[in-house]
Amino acid sequence: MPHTNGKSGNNRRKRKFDGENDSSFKKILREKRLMKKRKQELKQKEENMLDEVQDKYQEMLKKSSRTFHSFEDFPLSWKTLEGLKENEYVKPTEIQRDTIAYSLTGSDVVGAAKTGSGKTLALVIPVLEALWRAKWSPEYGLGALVISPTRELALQTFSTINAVGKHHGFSCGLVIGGSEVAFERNRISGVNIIVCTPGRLLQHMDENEQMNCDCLQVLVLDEADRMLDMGFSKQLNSIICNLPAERQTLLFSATQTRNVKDLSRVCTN
Ligand SMILES: Nc1ncnc2c1ncn2[C@@H]1O[C@H](COP(=O)(O)OP(=O)(O)OP(=O)(O)O)[C@@H](O)[C@H]1O
Repeated sequence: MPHTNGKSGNNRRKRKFDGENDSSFKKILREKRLMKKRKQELKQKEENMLDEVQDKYQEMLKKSSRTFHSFEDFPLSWKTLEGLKENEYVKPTEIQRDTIAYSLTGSDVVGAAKTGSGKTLALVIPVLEALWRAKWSPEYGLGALVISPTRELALQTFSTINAVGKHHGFSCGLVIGGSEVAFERNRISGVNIIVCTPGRLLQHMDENEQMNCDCLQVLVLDEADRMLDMGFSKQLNSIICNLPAERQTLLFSATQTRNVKDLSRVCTN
């Protein structure tokens, strides 16, 4: 049955455009057109920047890490640079200087980093840049996984991603023991970056059909030696088996024990 508003066809009142209505209608249309144009220009600008940044990668690799005195010396997206500036991060620490150049190009990196050396940013920056390079959209789902030994460390990384990655618009979720599994279960499918502890992540992988890692771009293992000392070896192996082989892996560890070397052999190329 056709939709009717209760008026017969002939009596239907036509909308009248007087001079004033007409010009405000035109104004709305003009603004809409302008907005569309601006959006297209921004998209094009972003594409050009992406090309420019990637063109500089090869040049970057030829330089010694000592020449990177400021984060602006790295080819980074304006979104990350702005986030760093707003959080007053200007000069990279040694671990940041030594690893970022490699991790930016998509290579696997095994970094030896003592506590307090600044490794949080050394892992956050490449994660944000990898998703930016892949033009990751919030609806693409999980793009990066950061596994930490403790809730406190996971929380610290989560906060840094949110602070430095503010302009990227990726969604970030914390999946740690001690919080409600049901709450995490319902939200997990829409998250772009998950920061987690190994036990809770594996629980979701085993029990939650919404947990989908098929498109994962980057895996980060933070404080790998500590995770192994805490007895997470089996869980880490099971998690790695559930991830796509085609991905980037960043592994940070304060010590390079035999077990850490074995783990890095399993998860890096
Ligand atoms: N480039 C930087 N410029 C200034 N401060 C920085 C920089 N990088 C990190 N920091 C600060 O240094 C402190 C230690 O950094 P971070 O927590 O990343 O170290 P970490 O190696 O992860 O240590 P932990 O294992 O204790 O967490 C933090 O307060 C952080 O904000």
